[in-house]
Amino acid sequence: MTKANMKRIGILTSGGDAPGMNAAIRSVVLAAHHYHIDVVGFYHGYNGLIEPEYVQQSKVLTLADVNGIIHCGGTILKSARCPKMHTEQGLQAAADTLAAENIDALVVVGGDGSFTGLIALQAYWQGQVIGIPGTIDNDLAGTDFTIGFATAVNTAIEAIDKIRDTADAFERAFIVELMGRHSGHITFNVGIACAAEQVLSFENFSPQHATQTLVTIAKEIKQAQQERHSSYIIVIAENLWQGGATALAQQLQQQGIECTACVLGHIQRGGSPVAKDRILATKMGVAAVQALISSKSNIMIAEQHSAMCHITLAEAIKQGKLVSQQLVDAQQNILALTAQTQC
Ligand SMILES: Nc1ncnc2c1ncn2[C@@H]1O[C@H](COP(=O)(O)OP(=O)(O)O)[C@@H](O)[C@H]1O
Ligand SMILES: O=P(O)(O)OC[C@H]1O[C@](O)(COP(=O)(O)O)[C@@H](O)[C@@H]1O
Repeated sequence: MTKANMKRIGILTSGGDAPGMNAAIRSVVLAAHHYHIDVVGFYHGYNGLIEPEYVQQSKVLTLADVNGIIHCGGTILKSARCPKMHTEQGLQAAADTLAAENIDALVVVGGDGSFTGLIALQAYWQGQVIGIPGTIDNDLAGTDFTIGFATAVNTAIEAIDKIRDTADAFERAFIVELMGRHSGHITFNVGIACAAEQVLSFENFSPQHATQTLVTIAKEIKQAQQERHSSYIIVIAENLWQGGATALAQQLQQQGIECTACVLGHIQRGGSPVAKDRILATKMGVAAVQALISSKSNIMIAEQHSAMCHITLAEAIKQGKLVSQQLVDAQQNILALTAQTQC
């Protein structure tokens, strides 16, 4: 497909919403408008291609539709998980909608699940497909950052800075549970930025060491409270400790430690995107339209060392991107209170 014969792009947002998705939609619409291409917005993730009541809502997005949205969290197209995409009938229905709407190319802003869906869709539909990485988890390979990660980290930092104030006042231990599904990017980066005394994540903890970890942490907290009269903050990744932050807090309380659990949860997904996410999303939206015009398909738009590039969808989802070993080592061996007290 070239600029001359590309007429209509479809766009949807899928999976967990991420701050900056609106900036990406806006950018795709503005870039497409520049090249005289229509953009049809589909609502509620892949449901917008499958469920008749949502298919009906689809519409050509005008410049007015994307005016004044760059600073808004969430997504004007709504997002959703769509179990029907896992079925042949669902994929065929999605393909039929795209054909009926005369869509030449589909842009999906989402995470690894959404891109797995995009790969599957290609067996049923011949149009071009492009992914824009939008997930707070930052777990897509081949791109330095995903849209939404920077904002989620900042949101968590602001919350934990406030927790630190009250923790200091009471010389109390807090366990703060952070999102990331099965990846530790948010937990590690937030832990370092908040000077957490302990970071517990997939990269540095395995459940078989839970008992030993509990003993070490309990000892450290007692020391922090009795000898230094200080607070103690543990950031912990969700889905890591059996029973989560609440169970860990209870286990520490059973050892006589005053300890409070706080699950930050979906607060991390909301809010106005920070500058970094707005700019990343805008660059990626323009790059997606330009890639489509140059006949690219089956790729994710990525950023590496501040430059836009293309990664195959298969590569992007092949192996979740790992947290930098440098960051993990620094936290474990130098910054964590355990490492400090060993000196
Ligand atoms: N294996 C798959 N085949 C087809 N579609 C999929 C597949 N995995 C995920 N999807 C689609 O992508 C949607 C979003 O995936 P999910 O993993 O929930 O979020 P994310 O894209 O943020 O990782 C799913 O609800 C489903 O519609
Ligand atoms: O809002 P839900 O459906 O409970 O999903 C929660 C999950 O979504 C996320 O916020 C974002 O994950 P995805 O971008 O992969 O959808 C995860 O960090 C979290 O585990």
